[in-house]
Amino acid sequence: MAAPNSPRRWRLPTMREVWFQLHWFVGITAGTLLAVIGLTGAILAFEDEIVEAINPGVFAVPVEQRSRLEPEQILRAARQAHPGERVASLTFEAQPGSTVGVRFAPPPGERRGLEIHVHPYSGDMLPAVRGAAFFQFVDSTHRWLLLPRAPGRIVLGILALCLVGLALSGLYLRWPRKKDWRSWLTFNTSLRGRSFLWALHAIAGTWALVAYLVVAGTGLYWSFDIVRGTLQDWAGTPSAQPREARSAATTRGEGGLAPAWNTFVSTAPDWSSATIRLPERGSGAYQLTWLAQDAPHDRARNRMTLGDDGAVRQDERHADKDAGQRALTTIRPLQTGTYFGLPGRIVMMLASLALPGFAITGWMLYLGRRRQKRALARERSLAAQAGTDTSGAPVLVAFATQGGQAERIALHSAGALRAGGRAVDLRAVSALAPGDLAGYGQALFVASTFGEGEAPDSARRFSRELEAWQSMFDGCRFAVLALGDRNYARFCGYGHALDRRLQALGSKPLFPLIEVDQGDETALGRWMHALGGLGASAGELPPAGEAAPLYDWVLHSRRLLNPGSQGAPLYEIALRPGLEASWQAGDLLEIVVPAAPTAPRRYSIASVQEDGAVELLVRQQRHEHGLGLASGWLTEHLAVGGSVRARLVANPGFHAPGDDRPCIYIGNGSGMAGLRGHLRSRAGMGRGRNWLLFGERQRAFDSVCDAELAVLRAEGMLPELDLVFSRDPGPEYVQDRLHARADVLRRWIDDGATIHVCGSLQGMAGAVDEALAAILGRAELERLMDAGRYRRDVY
Ligand SMILES: Cc1cc2nc3c(=O)[nH]c(=O)nc-3n(C[C@H](O)[C@H](O)[C@H](O)COP(=O)(O)O)c2cc1C
Repeated sequence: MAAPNSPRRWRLPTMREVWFQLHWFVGITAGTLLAVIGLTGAILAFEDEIVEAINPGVFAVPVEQRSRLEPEQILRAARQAHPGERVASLTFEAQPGSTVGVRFAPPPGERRGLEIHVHPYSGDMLPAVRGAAFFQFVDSTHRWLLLPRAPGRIVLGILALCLVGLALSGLYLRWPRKKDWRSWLTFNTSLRGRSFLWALHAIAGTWALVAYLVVAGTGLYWSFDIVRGTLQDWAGTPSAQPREARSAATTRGEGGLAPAWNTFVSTAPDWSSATIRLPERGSGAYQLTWLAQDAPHDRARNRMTLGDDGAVRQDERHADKDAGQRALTTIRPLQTGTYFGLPGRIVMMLASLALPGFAITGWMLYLGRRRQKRALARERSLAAQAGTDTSGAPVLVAFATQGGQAERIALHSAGALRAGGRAVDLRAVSALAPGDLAGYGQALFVASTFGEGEAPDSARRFSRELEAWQSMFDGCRFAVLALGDRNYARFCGYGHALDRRLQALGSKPLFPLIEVDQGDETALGRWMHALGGLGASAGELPPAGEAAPLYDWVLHSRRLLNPGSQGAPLYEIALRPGLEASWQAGDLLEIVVPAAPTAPRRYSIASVQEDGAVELLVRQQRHEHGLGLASGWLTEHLAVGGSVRARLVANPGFHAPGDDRPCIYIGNGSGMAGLRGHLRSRAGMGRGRNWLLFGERQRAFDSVCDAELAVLRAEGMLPELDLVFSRDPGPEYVQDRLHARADVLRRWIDDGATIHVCGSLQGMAGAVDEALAAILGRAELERLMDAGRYRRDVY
């Protein structure tokens, strides 16, 4: 008897695995705080515009004919309105109509004094700025996470380092081996589930990378004295002089303000905004900080010191500073994006806003992985317990996985082989060396594809070694189950590469490679069937992919579609999702019937996302004891407005081809649901080459979607329509009509058509399959199925 699980060989983690662990660990810890910083940063990006918009008349007033008040008149007005407080500074804008900002000295123990605005023509005090406290709060959160300043700065510095780490490790992890820059940088909107989240996370991250390096790099300057000191030394900036102690309120005269201001205006006629700091008790100098109209950025400040006689004591211009000092002044504008004007600010805002997005997608990916790992651990231990008598030389079952799906399928494949009495060695390819293969007569590989058609990270080393391997494996026969997603340019790329390499090394396939598109159950069924030929007993495969969460839907409406029919009543049931829901034509809704010890029921979705509701066509079942549990509840007992627990189930095997190739839709009865979803979706995209072949009982009572089909025909979206009825005179079934229209069918297939069949397995689907095989040839039908051009959703 072989051990259920061969011991895994211990190995050193690869660089990628180490970086991956670091990336997610820093991501779910520091990333959560970075999300807060990003969100607050995005709010602050347009603070000025927002504050001005919610405070009309505070920052600008209508321009008047008379001249604006002189600075000392403004000062007098401010002092009259706030007697006993010392005015610290006045801020003027050159633009007519701008109000004057007056800042008072801070009360003892506080950092900032009150700021008010004064009407430039009348000297009236303007209303207090609304929203100021909110932005103050957002600003303190953004800059020091509401911590005291000194530790806050350090924490922010560490977070900036984490951001650099996340950005660079993310880049390393997705660095492509095959450089297809276009697909590397563009988002493929047809992806779903984990691949969708992954692409969103990775591609947005790549785009935002430069912005994050700039923000984090500049952030380090503010956070760490050592960085700032080093840069300032390099730039030759004199270290800041300690400010004079601020004194308490005083109301000394301001005889010097007018001469100082006049000198300033005549010395710097090109000023655009200027803040004048009033001298404190004892010192008689006015400090002016001002921006020129053609300033390269908002920190290109000039300084002027004026005596109260109006004499210029010092005139320091930005343009006269040396290059290093000028460079230091760009740090802040680079960080906020203002250096590049409005486009720069928008980019920075989007990059900030993306940070919470990364945290959310990162957490979702992490939780998904954890769920998958737990499920795997359960399945591993179940497999280990299932001791079965096995004999003979073991088969190797090897898996190459990124997210765990390949391992689950490998586990089940191994289980089925063991149940059939075969000895199995189950191995991750990461714990396998090419030389090991020589020891097996049969090797099965379950291989998923990652990145852009590449090997999963854990399989890279093995695939490199296999490329370099020289000896032949002619004694070992193999098979590959290739997992992938057709929405990627290189579908099942790694599975195919492995298949080619093994053949090149002389190994013969046991059976041809089987491709699995997003866990397509039909393909997985073919794999299990093929394993039967190797002695496996029929095994159940794990449910493909991750299940979407169950949540509450509301029964929005219910409509009987076939009054008077001889058949059971058929209802159209519309359910509105409680949360945002997304599905594609061909997908299913799985409904949990309350208080019923039955498995959930799956229904084909008859509507498209744009309809805002999932519509189902539900046939009311009646048994001798009454109504069917699920159908009776949905069609009768559940009140409109009532709630339904359900989840969307992706059904990739029944999706549309994704381009405007022609489509043939064949079905009967409630199978109209899956077909109608497709027809609506195709019409919505303007893809008009559709043919519907549909069977029911009587034209008079069972023409369930007549009106909608008539509209589609009138719009040119349904050039071929065959409705057949089995209980009308001259009864006819869909398979009969297929035979009658065999020529048209062949023509459509020659044009590249895909066939979709939806409806009852008994009777219809089997008969349609036979009709198709008779018309096209069984081999051709198999070929169509392999190429994804014969898709079925039958029950
Ligand atoms: C980031 C990412 C990249 C992928 N790239 C490809 C690809 O290039 N080609 C492909 O056929 N499938 C691709 N897939 C789909 C996976 O191969 C597929 O979902 C598979 O079932 C995952 O199996 P695993 O959980 O064992 O890794 C990709 C999936 C993800 C998440």
